[in-house]
Amino acid sequence: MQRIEGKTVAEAVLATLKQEIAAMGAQGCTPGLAVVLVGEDPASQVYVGSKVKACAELGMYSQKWAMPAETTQEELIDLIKQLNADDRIHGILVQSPPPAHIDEEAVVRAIDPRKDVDGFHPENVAKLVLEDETGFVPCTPLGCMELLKAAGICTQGAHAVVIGRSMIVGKPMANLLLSRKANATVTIAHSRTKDLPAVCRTADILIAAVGRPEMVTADYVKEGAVVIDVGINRIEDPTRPRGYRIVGDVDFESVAPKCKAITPVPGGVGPMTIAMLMSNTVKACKQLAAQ
Ligand SMILES: NC(=O)C1=CN([C@@H]2O[C@H](COP(=O)(O)OP(=O)(O)OC[C@H]3O[C@@H](n4cnc5c(N)ncnc54)[C@H](OP(=O)(O)O)[C@@H]3O)[C@@H](O)[C@H]2O)C=CC1
Ligand SMILES: Nc1nc(=O)c2c([nH]1)NC[C@@H]1CN(c3ccc(C(=O)N[C@@H](CCC(=O)O)C(=O)O)cc3)C=[N+]21
Repeated sequence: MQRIEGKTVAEAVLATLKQEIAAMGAQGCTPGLAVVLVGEDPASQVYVGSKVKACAELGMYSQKWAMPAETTQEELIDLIKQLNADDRIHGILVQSPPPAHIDEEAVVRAIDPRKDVDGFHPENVAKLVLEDETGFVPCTPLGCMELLKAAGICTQGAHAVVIGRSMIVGKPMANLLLSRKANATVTIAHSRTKDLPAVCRTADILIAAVGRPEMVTADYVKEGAVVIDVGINRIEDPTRPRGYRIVGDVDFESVAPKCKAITPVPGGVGPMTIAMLMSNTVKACKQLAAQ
């Protein structure tokens, strides 16, 4: 069994980006990212903090906008318009999900698609499906593809099963695996899928993006399969100083012995998401500078 160390792969990606950013800075072009958080969700605050920290470590410019939970949709869209017009900002990320009174789709559509480093704008969704590489691909599935590559996993002709069909992970993941670069045969499973364990057992590559702690157990996994665990779930753990610990959607202990390769949580897909966000912001900066 090969443990795919996302943290190590992410560090290598960041080291390469850091050099590139220094060279861009010397030419008078420093990539800038704006991260917007509405409300006080503690997990979101942690993620937003790590995104801003990553920018600082790479020598990128960043802005952090922490808005109160009562922020109206109009106020949020006004901020986005301001960021769209700000030449120091090349990437705009609005932490998902926003509070219930805000229409996330309307907010995403307000972002200039050239600055949509999350890849959530319909124009970028279309470019992903069209395999137009000028678009932005959502960071988490992009990170999963990089992990497969770094681990030497061949996707060509493999059967990939993706559990989950969200716009942030499942659907873009399936599109990337299906692309003419990866050429996997793709099955997308979700909460209405009949006999999920049986479907998953047919997978050479199994991607779990469900949001249910340790749901994927050994009986979901074929001997020799590759398992990518996207899940980030907080579960209570009184033995930890913080009172909780993070687990994935995969029961690592029972599944790992059957796998050819598997990602851990934490230290797997999560750090790659941050690295891909930095990479997308550098790409946005270059593309905007060329215009
Ligand atoms: N590592 C990272 O960087 C990131 C991690 N995540 C994590 O990934 C996980 C998924 O996130 P996200 O896609 O946003 O979540 P969503 O809740 O948006 O989507 C979950 C998907 O799983 C499906 N599902 C739910 N329950 C079951 C079940 N019992 N059997 C089969 N399918 C099921 C849902 O089906 P249906 O469509 O039918 O409702 C849905 O398609 C979460 O743990 C999240 O925290 C998310 C983003 C980034
Ligand atoms: N617009 C938007 N874009 C996102 O990319 C986005 C979002 N909204 N909403 C929430 C999810 C979640 N997400 C994570 C990023 C990094 C880790 C991460 O770095 N995890 C570490 C540490 C986990 C911990 O200790 O908390 C790890 O897995 O090792 C996790 C989760 C990005 N998301």
